[in-house]
Amino acid sequence: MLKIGEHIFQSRLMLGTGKYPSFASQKEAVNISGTEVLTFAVRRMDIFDSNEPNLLEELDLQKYSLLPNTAGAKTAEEAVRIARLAKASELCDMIKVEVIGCDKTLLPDPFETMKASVQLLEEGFTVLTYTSDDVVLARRLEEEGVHAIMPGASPIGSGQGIVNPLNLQFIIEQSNIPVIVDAGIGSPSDASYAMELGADGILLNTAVSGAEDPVKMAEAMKLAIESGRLGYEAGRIPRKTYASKSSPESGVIG
Ligand SMILES: CC(=O)[C@@H](O)[C@H](O)COP(=O)(O)O
Repeated sequence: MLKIGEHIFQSRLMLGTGKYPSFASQKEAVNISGTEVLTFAVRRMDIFDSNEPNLLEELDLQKYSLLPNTAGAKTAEEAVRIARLAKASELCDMIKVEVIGCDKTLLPDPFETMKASVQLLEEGFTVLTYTSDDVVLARRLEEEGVHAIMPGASPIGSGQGIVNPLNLQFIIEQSNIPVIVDAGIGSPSDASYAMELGADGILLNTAVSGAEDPVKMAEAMKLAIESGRLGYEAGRIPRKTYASKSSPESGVIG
């Protein structure tokens, strides 16, 4: 079970809705992934105009919690404006704060991200903040009261997987709020690894929408996240430098 603010989810996978080859594959991938949370860029949709193209039009939105995100914002002010727009449409009280500080890497601007998160908390949003894997920033965001931290595994859309597992581990260890690894996941093993490290969930988009078979990949991600979580809960064996025999040397019959 994953609890973010007042929201409770059984699935630990959050899925992006953009860049699918077709509405049909988007619908099927979303369905088979078992996700309960769909994120979308408010700026890419005219949520008030039913005549405009709607990325979510093929989905049964009653079945999902919507997580609007502030993608496209480069300042706190822009992010806050986008979030208010999402709230006015009464889609959900959750907001993924995403304030990009660099066009080439799409890495978040830590100062503007913090500013936007604080403002939106004051306005009563359930705030999930996309951040870099900076350990101190993650702690400061938690201290401010955000409801979940979303550290990137690697740059958005890069599919590079977890480039700094140690930072991720530090963030997970110190956090008392959910840690959702967001961005850069390329394969099921990346997702599983993040979950084995103790992440509470994964948000991903490109790895599924850009796969040769998005539907198969969505299912693979679902299974990988479940498997990684189980492995984490089971507790892995410690790493040793040298070998130790697998068979017991005493108390053996025969
Ligand atoms: C959809 C969304 O919110 C993305 O900005 C998110 O960060 C996912 O990144 P990937 O496409 O790398 O999975």
